[in-house]
Amino acid sequence: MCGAPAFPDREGVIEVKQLTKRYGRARAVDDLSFTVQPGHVTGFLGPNGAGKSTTMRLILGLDTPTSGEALVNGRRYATLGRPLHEVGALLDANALHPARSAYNHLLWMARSNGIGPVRAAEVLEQVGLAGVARKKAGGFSLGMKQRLGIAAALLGDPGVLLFDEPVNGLDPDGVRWIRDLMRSLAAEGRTVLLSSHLMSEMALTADRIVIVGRGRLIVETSVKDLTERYDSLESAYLALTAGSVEYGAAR
Ligand SMILES: Nc1ncnc2c1ncn2[C@@H]1O[C@H](COP(=O)(O)OP(=O)(O)OP(=O)(O)O)[C@@H](O)[C@H]1O
Repeated sequence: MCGAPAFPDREGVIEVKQLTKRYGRARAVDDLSFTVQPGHVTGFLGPNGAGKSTTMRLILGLDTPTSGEALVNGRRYATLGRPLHEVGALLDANALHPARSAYNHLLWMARSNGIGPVRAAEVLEQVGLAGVARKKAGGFSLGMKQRLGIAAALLGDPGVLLFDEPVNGLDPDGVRWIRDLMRSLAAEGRTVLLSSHLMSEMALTADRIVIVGRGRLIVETSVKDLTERYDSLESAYLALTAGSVEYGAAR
């Protein structure tokens, strides 16, 4: 986390404002508004196809909104001066060059963002991949690729972090590691937006929750609020999304 913030009162804040993304006639994201604050792990929940990944892509400037806007630190991603230092993200663990080693993958990212090689080694150590730093990333298991993606997200020491289903493919040790990492990043004052379908894990990791369905906001609240009103986060989620499941199996 470095540099003088352009909007000090919005530092670390993700603002999604009346965001809509249409693909043809389908609305992947539909007039969606919510705010993610620093110092918390915010769980981003919703059924398959609810628009979570699309929203994250829009926040990261990887896609253009049909209308509305998504801001980080008060600015659109495309206008951030040193993006990797402000926002880190893991969206797709397979988005890497298979023939490149883990270290070279990070080095390539670091170089293009003015980050030194020592930092690449540091984040590999942090995610537990130092021992396989010189191995080709294409041969990594899904869990190892997730760890490499997390290392890439941490590379610029950003204050805002987005993780799309980082727990997928991780063994129980890795799942606990992710939980501790997310919580410690938030405890350092960073903003953590985390999507996952694992409700029991989310209940242990997040303290804020945003639930979406069919591209629209269902609820934006604390985990405490939901677990006081329902038996568990899972019960809350199932009750609140009951009318928004598009791809449920017949029962
Ligand atoms: N590039 C695209 N072109 C067309 N439709 C798309 C595109 N990207 C996403 N969609 C559609 O937008 C909707 C939202 O998809 P998205 O991947 O954002 O949902 P999600 O909540 O992340 O789902 P999951 O939990 O299954 O990962 C889906 O109906 C999807 O098919």
